[in-house]
Amino acid sequence: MSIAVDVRDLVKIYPNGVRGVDGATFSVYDGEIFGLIGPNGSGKTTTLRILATILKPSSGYANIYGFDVVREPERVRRIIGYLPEDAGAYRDMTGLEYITFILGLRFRGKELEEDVEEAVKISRLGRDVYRPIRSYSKGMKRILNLAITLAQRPKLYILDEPTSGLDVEKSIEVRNTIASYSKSYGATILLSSHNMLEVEYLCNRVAIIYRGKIVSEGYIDEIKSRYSAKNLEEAFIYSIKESKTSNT
Ligand SMILES: Nc1ncnc2c1ncn2[C@@H]1O[C@H](COP(=O)(O)OP(=O)(O)OP(=O)(O)O)[C@@H](O)[C@H]1O
Repeated sequence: MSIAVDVRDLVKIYPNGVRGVDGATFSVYDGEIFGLIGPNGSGKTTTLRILATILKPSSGYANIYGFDVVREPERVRRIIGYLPEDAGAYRDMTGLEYITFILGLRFRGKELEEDVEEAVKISRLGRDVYRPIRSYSKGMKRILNLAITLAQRPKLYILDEPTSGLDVEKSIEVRNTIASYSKSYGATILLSSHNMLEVEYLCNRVAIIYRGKIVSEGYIDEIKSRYSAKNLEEAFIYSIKESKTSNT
């Protein structure tokens, strides 16, 4: 299996001295849906921001389809679609204007038209795409940003908590959309989540990150049997406990 994302000994020390990531190592294979899971403050967003070339690591190495995120950020940006945890949107634009504006930064002509149409379809906003974003709910804005990210059809999607702030029905819709994108286009997806049910449903492999380090990585069934756990949530708790004990 070829490797899409290769992260080795990645460290990020913020200016205040906090170690956002502290030696993380994991790989994502081409075509898979990979979940990065961990408690609050464990380093998920920091890792994804480094991969999205928004943050520079302090040391270590990360590469996406052979391109180094520090030395070749332009090449990396061309092959990824990134959904930030806290993606905002211009309040005074309509949903459609915003979709066209963001996709227009990357595409032109016929390709842009097709991608805008695709994003509108994914967003399922219907006639609401003609309304200003200031009138959208949090969930509508989240889905708008996700639709724009998905419509770009990059080689790798980096989705930071794609269903955060969404109700159950919308979360299911988003999960199904992500799953069908992965299936139809063979896209590689790296996502972070707190929702173990979601991760079990969507991902084939996961890495559990705790205090900036990967404490477990593998196929979900493998991780469950490693901890004799009934489900991923239980395996997650056991792996964190084990890591706490081995560090004391
Ligand atoms: N800009 C920053 N400056 C200083 N410290 C930061 C900054 N961003 C994050 N951190 C710290 O780095 C650590 C990892 O944070 P990060 O946001 O990557 O975790 P996370 O796993 O995504 O958390 P959550 O699940 O709560 O979103 C935390 O201790 C956090 O306080």
